[in-house]
Amino acid sequence: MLYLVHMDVHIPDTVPAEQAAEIKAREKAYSQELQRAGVWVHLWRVVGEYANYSVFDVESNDQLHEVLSNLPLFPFMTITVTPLAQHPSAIR
Ligand SMILES: O=C(O)C[C@H]1C=CC(=O)O1
Repeated sequence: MLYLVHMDVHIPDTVPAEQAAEIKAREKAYSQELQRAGVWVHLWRVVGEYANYSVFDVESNDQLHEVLSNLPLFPFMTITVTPLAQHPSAIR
């Protein structure tokens, strides 16, 4: 099952810079592990924003929820999920 996910990140100024850097490093490692596993299929930066559009390939809503809620930046994100279905005119 494919899902388009929009992640908007806001780390408050009250989080010390060192702690923010550590969370971002863990986020990077976790996201790259999921990309290597074929779960996080696309990861694109939104131009001019601390946000991304991603495509996830997972077995269920529950698996997607687990993956997203384990993101180190999860407490600092507003996430929007759009389930994707096959388009009848798509050739791939
Ligand atoms: O930078 C972001 O968009 C947030 C998040 C997604 C992957 C990652 O490494 O950080």
